[in-house]
Amino acid sequence: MSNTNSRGADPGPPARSTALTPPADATAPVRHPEAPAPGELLGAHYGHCFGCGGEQPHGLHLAARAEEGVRVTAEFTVRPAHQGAPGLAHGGLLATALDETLGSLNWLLRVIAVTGKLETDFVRPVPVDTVLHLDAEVTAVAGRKIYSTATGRIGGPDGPVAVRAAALFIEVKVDHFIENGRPAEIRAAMADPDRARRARAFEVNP
Ligand SMILES: CCCCCCCC/C=C\CCCCCCCC(=O)SCCNC(=O)CCNC(=O)[C@H](O)C(C)(C)COP(=O)(O)OP(=O)(O)OC[C@H]1O[C@@H](n2cnc3c(N)ncnc32)[C@H](O)[C@@H]1OP(=O)(O)O
Repeated sequence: MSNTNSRGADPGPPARSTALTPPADATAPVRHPEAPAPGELLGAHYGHCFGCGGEQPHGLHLAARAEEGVRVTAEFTVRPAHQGAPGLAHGGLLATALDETLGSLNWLLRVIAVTGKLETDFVRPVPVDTVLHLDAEVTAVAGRKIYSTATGRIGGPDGPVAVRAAALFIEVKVDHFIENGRPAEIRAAMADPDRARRARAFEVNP
């Protein structure tokens, strides 16, 4: 099959939204001096998080690991509950795994940030029981904007790319969650001394 579109023209490289291209004044990301050491698991940012929470029975239970620089890796096993088409992972679920892995990068910067934009390329179908090897890194920072990319490979950490993503995370204050979250969950989170201390540590010790 030739690499041409319906008009016969070469479609060129895959498109990426211009919002995901760092501006000219963007700088290289700086790993926080107290970031977890390479090889260390980052731990869940919230027990009930669908992506990483240990107390979330429906969740993906992703455990991201710090690498050198501002980079993390994680493995995600596709379960029967994650199907879209028969025997294949749902694309939105794979996007969630990418989002969570990309989000965990902010622990290495010691910045609280939320996803502003997430672009996903689905390159190969991912069958149930496959281990998706995720690898994400921050590529640039511009003010509150954090630019990052990720890949998910199958068949091993050096296997073929099945999914890839580019993202823009936006730095926020902890107030973002306090002002926008549901009071019951906020109160429960605040009552957990570990979680509240951890969240506050980001603000007083940036
Ligand atoms: C004690 C209590 C315990 C709390 C514990 C907390 C600790 C938790 C730790 C860590 C949690 C991390 C959780 C990760 C979970 C996985 C990741 C997710 O799924 S996150 C959920 C999905 N995302 C959202 O819900 C965002 C919803 N959107 C918003 O809230 C706003 O739109 C927000 C904050 C993203 C931006 O709003 P603005 O008013 O603050 O800022 P503006 O001025 O609009 O944007 C700033 C810059 O960013 C650009 N920007 C913003 N959104 C953009 C977009 N979608 N595309 C392109 N550019 C965008 C703008 O153009 C602007 O750029 P220019 O400075 O002018 O150059």
